[in-house]
Amino acid sequence: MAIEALLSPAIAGVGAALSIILYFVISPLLSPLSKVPAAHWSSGYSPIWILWTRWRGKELSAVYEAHQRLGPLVRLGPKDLSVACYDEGIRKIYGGGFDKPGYYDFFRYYGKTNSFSSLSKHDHTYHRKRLSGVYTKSALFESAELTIMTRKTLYGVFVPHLLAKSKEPQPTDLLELSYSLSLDLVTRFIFGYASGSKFLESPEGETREWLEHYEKRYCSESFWSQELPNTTKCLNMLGIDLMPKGHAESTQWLEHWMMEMCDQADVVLDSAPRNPEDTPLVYRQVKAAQAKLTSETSAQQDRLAVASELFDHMSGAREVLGLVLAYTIYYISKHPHAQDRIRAELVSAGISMRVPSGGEDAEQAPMPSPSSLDKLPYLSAVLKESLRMRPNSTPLPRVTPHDRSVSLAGYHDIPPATRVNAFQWLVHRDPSKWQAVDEWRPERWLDESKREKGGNESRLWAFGSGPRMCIGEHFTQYVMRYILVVIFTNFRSTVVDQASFGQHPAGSLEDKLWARFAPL
Ligand code: HEM
Repeated sequence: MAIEALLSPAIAGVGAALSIILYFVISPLLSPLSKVPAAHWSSGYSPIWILWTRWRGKELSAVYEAHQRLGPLVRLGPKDLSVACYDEGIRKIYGGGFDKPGYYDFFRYYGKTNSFSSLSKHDHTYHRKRLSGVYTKSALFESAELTIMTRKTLYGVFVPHLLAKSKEPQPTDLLELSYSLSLDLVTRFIFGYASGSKFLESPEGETREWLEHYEKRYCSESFWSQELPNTTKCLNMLGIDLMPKGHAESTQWLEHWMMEMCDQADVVLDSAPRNPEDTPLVYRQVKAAQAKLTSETSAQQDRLAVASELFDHMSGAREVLGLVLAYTIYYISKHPHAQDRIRAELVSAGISMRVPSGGEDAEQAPMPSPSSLDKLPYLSAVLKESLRMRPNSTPLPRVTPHDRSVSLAGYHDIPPATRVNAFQWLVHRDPSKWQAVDEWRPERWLDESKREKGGNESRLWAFGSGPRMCIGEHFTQYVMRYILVVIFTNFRSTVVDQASFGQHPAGSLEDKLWARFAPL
């Protein structure tokens, strides 16, 4: 009896230990995900390896290497997959039906959700509805207000700015130039010419200050709230903040800066008559749509919801448009034959954006129609190739539907609520689908029939796809074409220090992307 009494706790202990072993060791082997090749030996058992890799900012290179070794679907953590194929992966994941995880809460502003940070399909439809029509290609091409804003910004401010830069002994920092121009154009379209930002005209220190706040807002410690949102929220409730000191201040600073533009746009809307280019086209639309959708809530809540949506568009100007534009100018500057070819194409199409020498009467220079720029094959190829080389490098995670299992890249029964992600950066650089992946070759887009080995697999996916596809795609195409044409019909540019960046994703203030501009 005494022995039995002694043994029974021991037996219970062994039983408990076995259950734990069975749960942690055997159950991952029984999961349908066990068939998916693991990027790391521990990926099936624990998320620690991928969290550690993300924390160190090494996810892109680790996942790239894993796909090269293991194929188009790899397991990063127990319920965490990476996909690198289009038809059997990206098309299904991003085509609708896969919601977003808590990762995107980080992109709420003023405490409010916007289209980008809305998680469920239902919530997304509600937020995106407010933008209906304002960014479509036809709305942009027909907008007289946008034509005037673009003309005034490019001829009245940008060309004189570049002329001044061309006379300075030091080269031009392309990132700062591009961020300033992109922010000015996007905020002017949103809030009107008079109420938008004026970075190109302001002293350099002001732009730098803004960019530094931006970098602090999107600092690397955002890892915590993106990757471990629930843990981070619990710690916050206990008064523990994992973000660095400047993060909250910079968020507030930027939100305040943005709200001032909303207030300024309200003043313009309330006062008539006005210059057509001062019309806050996007702000007016989103504000009116918000008021219709939520007549129950307070005006202050509506105001914050509108500002949150527009903050995200402004962020698109810095985060993606600004970055891609800087690299596009850099690539063209590095390839003199590309500059000559752009000029030759413009001459043969009878298009000119030539400013009288010396820059006087710049605003009287000819303004081609957006549709004429849209039809230029070589310029289009330059844009596509730059977007291929320099798309966003951040993850765009989704979760598999909660009510059913799915098949991806030939693997079946992928369980509900599994995180799945595809990196644009990787699919655009997959050597099995693209030739000379690290070389900037616009020519590859000129004859799409014999373009690449991969067919649909080697399509451009820079703006995403499906119902959450980028709302700013046509605006980006519109302004980038005008910017490139105005630069390369008036200047010749050369790069400074060819080795200043590699093939890694970049764009921080420390990166050196410099060029010299000389008037033609
Ligand atoms: C080179 C320029 C740009 C690129 C490559 C780009 C890329 C993208 C991508 C890939 C997405 C999809 C994200 C996802 O699936 O979760 C996206 C969403 C979005 N982009 Fe852009 N973007 C660019 C410029 C812009 C600009 C200039 C704006 C604002 C005017 C903008 C506004 C948005 C918005 C609002 C969303 C969220 C759409 C939604 O979830 O419904 N983007 N962008």
